[in-house]
Amino acid sequence: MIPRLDAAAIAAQDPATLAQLAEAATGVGFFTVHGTALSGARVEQAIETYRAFFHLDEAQKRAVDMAATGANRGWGRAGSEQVDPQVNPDYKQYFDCGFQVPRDDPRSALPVYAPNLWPDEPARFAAIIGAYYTDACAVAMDVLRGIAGAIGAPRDHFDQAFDTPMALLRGNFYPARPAWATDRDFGIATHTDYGCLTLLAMDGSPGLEVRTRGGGWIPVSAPPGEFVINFGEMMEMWTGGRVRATPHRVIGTDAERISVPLFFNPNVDTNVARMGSGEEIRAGDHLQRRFSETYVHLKTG
Ligand SMILES: O=C(O)CCC(=O)C(=O)O
Ligand SMILES: [Fe+2]
Repeated sequence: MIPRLDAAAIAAQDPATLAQLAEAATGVGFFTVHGTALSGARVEQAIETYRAFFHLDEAQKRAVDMAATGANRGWGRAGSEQVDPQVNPDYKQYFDCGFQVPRDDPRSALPVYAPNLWPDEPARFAAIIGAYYTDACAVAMDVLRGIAGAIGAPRDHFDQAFDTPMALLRGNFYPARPAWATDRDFGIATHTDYGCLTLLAMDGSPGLEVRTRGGGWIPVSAPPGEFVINFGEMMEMWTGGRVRATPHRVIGTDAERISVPLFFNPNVDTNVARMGSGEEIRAGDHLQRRFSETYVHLKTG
């Protein structure tokens, strides 16, 4: 149901692999990829680094609480994001970091390129997570080049739109599902991702569920070193609905779980309206609108 693809075959533009990629992108909207430049050991290191941070006392995490800022860099406490307005805010905690534009670049004033907030502890957090961010962006770009091939576009079709990406790396921390949780409480409620492509690493434990076209839910998981890939709203708009942004959720289990999505969003000024439509949807506007709908501290309406 969810295709399992080899990164080397994608890079080599293997026709059978590109066909599977195209089918996944336009069908279920999810696939997994293995054999990338990011090893299982690197993913485990990132997961354990996030785990050490989330296990700190609340008071320590508060020093990097994004709620004290007008942006989304740093720690998000439980209940600080509501991805589905029909249900309660999610019970997960998370930590977000993003692309750093040079300080003399006027775009550095935009919230979508806000400076990162790094905790002092655990040791080497910024170095480990920062390096993971850089390498994950390269892996995501390689997959996008494969997708360009799969939809019949030149391999470098997406490159220019991602030279200053509004890419956001998140560590999601799901504690055991709380005893007080009702059917309106989720680790992360049903949502579609906002951007183009999500490169999701996880610790191999179950939790993620993907909605099928028929309305059912299928579990998806991958061990460290294998990534779950899905597409977001901007990609769906850009391709006129050919590539699907598929809804997904985590209800949660009685075990703690960590996942690490890289939301690979394009440059702020990318036009993500359907190609050739003559319309304009600025990627930065779409992303900022979705942020202000879902982060409780940024909610405007
Ligand atoms: O934890 C997961 O597996 C999925 C997380 C997710 O969907 C998200 O952060 O957007
Ligand atoms: Fe998601």
